Amino acid sequence: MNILQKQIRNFSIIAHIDHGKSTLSDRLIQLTGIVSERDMKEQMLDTMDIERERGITIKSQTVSLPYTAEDGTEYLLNLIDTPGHVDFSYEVSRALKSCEGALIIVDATQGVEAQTLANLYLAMELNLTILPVINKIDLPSAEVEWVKNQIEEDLGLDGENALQVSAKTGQGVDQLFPAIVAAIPPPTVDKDNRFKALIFDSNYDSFRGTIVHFRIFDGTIKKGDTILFMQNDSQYKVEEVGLFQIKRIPQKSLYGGQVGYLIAGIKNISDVKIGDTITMADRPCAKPVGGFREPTPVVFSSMYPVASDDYEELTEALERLKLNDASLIYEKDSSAALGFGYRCGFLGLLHLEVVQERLEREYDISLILTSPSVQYEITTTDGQVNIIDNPVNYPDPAEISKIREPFIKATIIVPDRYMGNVMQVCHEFRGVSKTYQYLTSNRMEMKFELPLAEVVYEFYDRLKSVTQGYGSFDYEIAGYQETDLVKLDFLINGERVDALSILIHRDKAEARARTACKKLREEIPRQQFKIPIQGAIGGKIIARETVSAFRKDVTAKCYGGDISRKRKLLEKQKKGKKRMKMVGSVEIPQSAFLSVLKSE
Ligand SMILES: Nc1nc2c(ncn2[C@@H]2O[C@H](COP(=O)(O)OP(=O)(O)OP(=O)(O)O)[C@@H](O)[C@H]2O)c(=O)[nH]1
Repeated sequence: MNILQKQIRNFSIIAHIDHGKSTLSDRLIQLTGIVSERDMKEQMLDTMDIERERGITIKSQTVSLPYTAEDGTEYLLNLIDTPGHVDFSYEVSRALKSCEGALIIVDATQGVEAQTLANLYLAMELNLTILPVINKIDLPSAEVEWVKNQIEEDLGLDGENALQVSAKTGQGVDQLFPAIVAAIPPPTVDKDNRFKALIFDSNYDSFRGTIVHFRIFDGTIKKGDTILFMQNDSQYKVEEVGLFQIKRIPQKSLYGGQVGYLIAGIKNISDVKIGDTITMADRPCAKPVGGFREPTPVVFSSMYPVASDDYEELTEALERLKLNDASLIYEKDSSAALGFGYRCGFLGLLHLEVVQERLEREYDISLILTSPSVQYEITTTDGQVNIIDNPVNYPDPAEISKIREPFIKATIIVPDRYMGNVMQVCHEFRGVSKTYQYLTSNRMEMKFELPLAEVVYEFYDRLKSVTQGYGSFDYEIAGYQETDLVKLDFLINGERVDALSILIHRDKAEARARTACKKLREEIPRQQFKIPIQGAIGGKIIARETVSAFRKDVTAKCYGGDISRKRKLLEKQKKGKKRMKMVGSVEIPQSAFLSVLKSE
């Protein structure tokens, strides 16, 4: 297909989580017929297990959709799918930078939510043409007029002419292609004629190495070219370029305005940075596309294999995972209680959970995680400033002169009847109310400043529950503020278990210590002696529980000489032990470590 630049449209679909982006993308792909019905199902099966189970998009997928208009003109519509969760908003902005337009999806039963607005602002900053689409009109509870109104008032877009679709039944979806072609402008290219492309994503293929996904802003690229990654100055020879049509479709060359992939024998995904600019080594462009930023982890936690002999496997699994997830960072760590492990940095709690689940599921390693922490800025009495995210590195309190913690600016959108509840929850999580305003007669936008550590720790779940799921939330990092931090330790049978220590605000320490001790008591099985469990700040015990003594002899039942039965029982017990950690003289199950991560 010989497609001219004016026959190309590059667009994204943006929406609040669960408003139906992925379903709509699938429907659009299906309409073009680039995959057969059978492959369509297979493709769905191919996507990451966790994405399907949780119904969220983690990695963005790009696809070039061929479309023939009524007048016979052929178009190539490049759809760049974006993740919907706040943890992954950096990927959204990179994807948007590769587009001229965006469909903004609003669920007809939920209306405009916090991330609808946040994503809209991102798209507006980049001057994209925005087409509002009302989805889920098949549902009996759909309130199309109400949503039209919100699109006008909250988003400042044309609500009256918003397209109305059901991504589920397919109703109205066929209007989208003509609307995209008519409203979204074709890509413009710089007229420098020097190759310039923006990397908006990458993935790893075990046969071909890293696959770079990019949008070309100027020039052409073909097999054999030597490209230069501007950020880290590395050069590679191009082996293949092409388009995505679920499968990779190799092309002779790609040119300005197009979205596609390249393969260049790149062995490590971390050489390829999302947001970096690619140019030609012999004729580099003058300036990068711009706006490059390294994704910065905000939550840190240590991971230890439950069975110490799984350490090698964990190392290998992390290396492999990193190939597909460049935002994951990790370094060696060790704990007196748990042995060798890794300290990892994540974009947010959801990212942490996804990594943990993938390690356990895809690599079959059971893990113990330490309580997630943010980075604190600690000034010691000798004037040194240290950034600390691991309780192990917390200095002697006598040497601390000042501690600051990261804050966020949160935007919460709720029906006004929940305003009181939201205020209360924010207060509970040490938040300060900044402003609030009515968006419509009964929906409010509330702004707060909250400590990031609190948001990491269950804030979102609480917000959802007190607003019965109607509250939506978005945030940005907003600098450091002074705080009163303490290190809370746990002692089991008199021995401090370093992997259980947490950094916490003084006002919250006692309550947290009590719940954690209680949970540990429930999770630690009785042993032949009494086990005290204590929570302590410095030398001061602030909570205490006891596991009473009990003698467990699994083979006691097997009187007589049935040796095989005895052996079976012992085997079973051994398996159970694989999930236990010996700390001093006490056996602690994996579940005990995990139970203290949450307060309820
Ligand atoms: N009834 C109905 N359900 C829909 C429609 N579109 C999507 N859904 C359902 O809404 C849920 C969320 O849809 P997704 O497509 O996964 O939403 P998403 O916006 O892609 O979510 P993320 O990828 O997590 O951002 C799924 O259970 C879909 O089956 C629709 O038009 N009608």
